[in-house]
Amino acid sequence: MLTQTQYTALNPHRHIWVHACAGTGKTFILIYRILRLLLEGVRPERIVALTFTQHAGKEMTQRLYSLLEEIMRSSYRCKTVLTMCLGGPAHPHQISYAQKLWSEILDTSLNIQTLHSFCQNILQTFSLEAGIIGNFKILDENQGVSLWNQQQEWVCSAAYPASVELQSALVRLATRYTLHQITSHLQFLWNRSKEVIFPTKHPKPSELSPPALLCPRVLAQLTEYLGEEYSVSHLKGLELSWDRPEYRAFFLTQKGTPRKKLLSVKVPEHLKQWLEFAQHDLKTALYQERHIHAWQDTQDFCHLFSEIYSHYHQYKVENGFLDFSDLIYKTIELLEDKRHMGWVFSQLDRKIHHILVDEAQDTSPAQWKVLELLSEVWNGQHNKTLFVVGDPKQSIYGFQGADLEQFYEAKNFFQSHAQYHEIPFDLLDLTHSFRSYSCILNVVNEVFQKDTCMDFKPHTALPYQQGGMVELLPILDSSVKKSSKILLAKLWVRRIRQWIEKKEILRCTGSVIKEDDILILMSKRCSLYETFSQELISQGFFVRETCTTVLKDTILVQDILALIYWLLNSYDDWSLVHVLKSPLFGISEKDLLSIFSFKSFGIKNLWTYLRSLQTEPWALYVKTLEHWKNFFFESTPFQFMQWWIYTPWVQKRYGAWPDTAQILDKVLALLFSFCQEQGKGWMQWIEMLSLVSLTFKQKTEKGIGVLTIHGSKGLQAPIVIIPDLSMEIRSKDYFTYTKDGPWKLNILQEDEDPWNLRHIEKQSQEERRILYVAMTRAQERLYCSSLKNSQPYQDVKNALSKLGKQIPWSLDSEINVTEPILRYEE
Ligand SMILES: Nc1ncnc2c1ncn2[C@@H]1O[C@H](COP(=O)(O)OP(=O)(O)OP(=O)(O)O)[C@@H](O)[C@H]1O
Repeated sequence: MLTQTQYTALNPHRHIWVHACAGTGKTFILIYRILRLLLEGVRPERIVALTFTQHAGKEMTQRLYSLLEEIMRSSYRCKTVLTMCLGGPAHPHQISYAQKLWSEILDTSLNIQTLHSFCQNILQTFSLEAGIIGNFKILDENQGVSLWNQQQEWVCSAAYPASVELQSALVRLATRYTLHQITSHLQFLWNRSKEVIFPTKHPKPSELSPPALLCPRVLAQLTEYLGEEYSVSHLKGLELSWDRPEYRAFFLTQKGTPRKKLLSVKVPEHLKQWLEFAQHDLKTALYQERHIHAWQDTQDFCHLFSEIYSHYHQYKVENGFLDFSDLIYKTIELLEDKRHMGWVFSQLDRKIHHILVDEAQDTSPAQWKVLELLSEVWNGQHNKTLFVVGDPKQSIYGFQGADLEQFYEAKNFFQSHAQYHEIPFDLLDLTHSFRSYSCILNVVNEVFQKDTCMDFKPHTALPYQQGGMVELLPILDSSVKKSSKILLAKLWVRRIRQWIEKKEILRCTGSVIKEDDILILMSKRCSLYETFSQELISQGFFVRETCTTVLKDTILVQDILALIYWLLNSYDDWSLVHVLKSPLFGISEKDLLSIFSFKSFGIKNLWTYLRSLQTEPWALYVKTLEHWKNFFFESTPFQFMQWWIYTPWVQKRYGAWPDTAQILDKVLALLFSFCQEQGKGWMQWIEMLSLVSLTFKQKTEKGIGVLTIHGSKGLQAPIVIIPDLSMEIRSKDYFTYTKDGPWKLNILQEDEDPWNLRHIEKQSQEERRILYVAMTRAQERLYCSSLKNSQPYQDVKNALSKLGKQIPWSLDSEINVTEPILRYEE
């Protein structure tokens, strides 16, 4: 059943903007809206669904395909899905049309893609108008970074003697920064190079006015007053120049902050004031000095950056490459170019009728610009719709350029655009969670409802999901033998063991607690993360682990490649032998030898010989291979692979293999992005796969998940443990920038600097959202603890003090705690 708001979100005649809380079915309704559009007769190729990652795109495609497949296979399922989707019983013609959609989509293919792939398609179609070569190649993220590093190395070594200015900039930077700092700052500039305007010349700060030496008369009076002995040991530095460490040490602490008390003995007021003046003068001079250094560093970094960037750019142009940000920015240029606007817009207008955007909170300003320009294309036509779904509370990718302010600005833009053209536009809020039980949602409501920056609306649980539990442990006293991290890990692992041994039943799964039901979430991969993983493994638990593997080296990919080689060329005996020996057919060496005598019968190749065999199992194998061959030539690479992977034959033979699902997922994701480039076939794909050392994180699916909160996005588990609520993700960016006025580089790190303050404020808001994502992964039970006191710890504690009750500490007699456990359950 859909909720009323979910149903409204499917209306195919309205622009819809959905703010959806965690677990309220964002992806679910997006898929149902596509179905609804298809049922309305919209051609699949006129629908564009944009996702944030390739993984999300592939996931969405698969969910839609399986829904359509279910509809095709079962009339009962077809009727229920259609009734839900249309809000009433479907007409017989709608039912028969729906049952044909699966094969229809296989033929035409849907545009579910990332915004980058989408822009790539536009640029390929209008390469002439965009002023780029038609067969441009894409520099993916890794290739982009390695090209940037190459050019940087070139500029810093081979090229720099050519320019004295550049050489001096490098020398100056090398005296003040480590190589790692220089490289990472330059890379930061490169990442931001399209959005930030780097002024070539920053206004030079005024010359330094050094503070005058402390007046000798004052010094003499001080010495006289304090006595020779005290003065020699305490006032020595004051005779020196202001830039000497001894002088500075008198006025400043080791951290460089002004000393609150300059002398340990009382002196007459006028002498005290003289010293305070001198301290103030020194502080001003140091501030000026820092500005001058910062100015010089900014100049030097920008100089070095622009030199590397011009080499990088030249290389891309000469070799026909576009990097990921080029795809977005070149599309913006194309859509804004008045010379071709009429033609480009008329073509796009014909092609795109409905745009759906998922995870909109993670969209960057430039990506929004593309979407805004596309809506201009439609120029207020009522049969075109935009559907955007996002959760501002889950915007946690600021470090990748996502900008929440832009999310709200985009909403206002589309709303006023719709109003202007008198197009129906609905702003919807989804607050009914299909995931979490009421206790968890009540605590989430308590913790976040006062967060003005969160735009928070109270979450509601479904009637059948009342109950659940939230628990908070008091902060452990680490004065005991072991460090608190180890204590915490041991404590939680012991509790997990008890839950499993006691065979406690979970309501949401209806069965006893298993390792797979548990997620342990941390803000980042840190020592606590390692401590937990090690403790779990040492206690004999399975941990969902990740390791890096080269995709093309996996046996499964080798088997797939052999099959494709053979499908492309039936006379390729070696590939056919590989396929026959693989788990797909599992033929032994001995059996192979027996058929390999075919040449003695005057038959030229193995495939012709196999087809002449009438006996089993050969006849069945030939039939299967022929079936694959037929589909292979009828479909696109992505269609074929997606079909082949899910054939019962393949599932049965590889299903039980470890990591099969991840490897096949990765292969599909690669094909998915690859197939966005029109006109590319199997050979190019095979070439790409064998050339590039694509690695992937191999995960073991079974066991307790120890994950970063970013890595847990979109996931859920019956039991979630957040062992350290005092999470801190804040990093002190050396460069900050502002959008107020022109973008510019701010290299100064003064705490009182408004840019810096704003940056810190943004980061602390992101920390709140990370906490939100973590808490809302839980379905039935949420457990929290903390290594130290912090705002999130206090917030959860206040919520539980209000809603729950106190339970005396009984978990470990060795650990000293002064406060009880707080527990809320219904
Ligand atoms: N109307 C519905 N009827 C039944 N199940 C639903 C409905 N809406 C959503 N769900 C289920 O609720 C769960 C959460 O849905 P989904 O993953 O789409 O949520 P989400 O909002 O995308 O989550 P997140 O915020 O974590 O990304 C899924 O198992 C989904 O199938």
